[in-house]
Amino acid sequence: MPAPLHAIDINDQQVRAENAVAELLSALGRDVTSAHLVETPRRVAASLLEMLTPRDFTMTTFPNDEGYEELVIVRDIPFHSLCEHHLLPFRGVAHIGYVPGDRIVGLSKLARVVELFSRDLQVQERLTQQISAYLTEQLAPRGVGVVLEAEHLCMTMRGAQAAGAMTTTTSFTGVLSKDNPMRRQFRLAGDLTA
Ligand SMILES: Nc1nc2c(ncn2[C@@H]2O[C@H](COP(=O)(O)OP(=O)(O)OP(=O)(O)O)[C@@H](O)[C@H]2O)c(=O)[nH]1
Ligand SMILES: [Zn+2]
Repeated sequence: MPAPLHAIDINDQQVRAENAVAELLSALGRDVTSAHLVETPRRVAASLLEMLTPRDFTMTTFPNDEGYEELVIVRDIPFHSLCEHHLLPFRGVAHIGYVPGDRIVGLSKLARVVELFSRDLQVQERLTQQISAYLTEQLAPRGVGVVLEAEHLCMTMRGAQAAGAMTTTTSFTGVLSKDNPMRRQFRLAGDLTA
């Protein structure tokens, strides 16, 4: 029986990435046949593929039978991603809030949506907007708030070497997009300055 197409793709990507990592190490003057490095191309390729492949999930929602009209906030969702400029990690926490419409979402799905878009080559601004747009599309909520706080290793470990610098990005839509009481509630509950 032939292997599924997806399996062939992953295998092909792994092999090509391994070869490229071996070439990279060689270009950096390293001996890829040494006992310590001989398995490194395989490990690096597998790590990158793992970090760039989101896990599948079902976006479970429930009817908002009780007519809940207030904010739902999940804060301090840890995430990590890879910056598309340097292929170095940026990592931090996401705070997600929404005001339900006709459906409420399984809370864990908010963390899974963060992962869905963070396992990619990203910039923090796009990641923030993608999370916000996806929740808006999936839940048709009255409003969405997304705040991401992250350290970019490309900025703290190298280059500017701005140790401790944190970047905050936000997306507010619907009833959270204006400076109304719910927006203030989101900021207070999340202990946010954004
Ligand atoms: N807006 C935005 N910029 C990012 C993000 N991640 C990394 N960067 C920036 O992308 C920029 C790339 O700029 P370049 O000048 O081409 O890169 P570089 O020569 O390595 O610059 P330095 O990092 O300043 O040494 C840098 O300023 C990074 O800090 C992000 O998520 N959003
Ligand atoms: Zn970077």
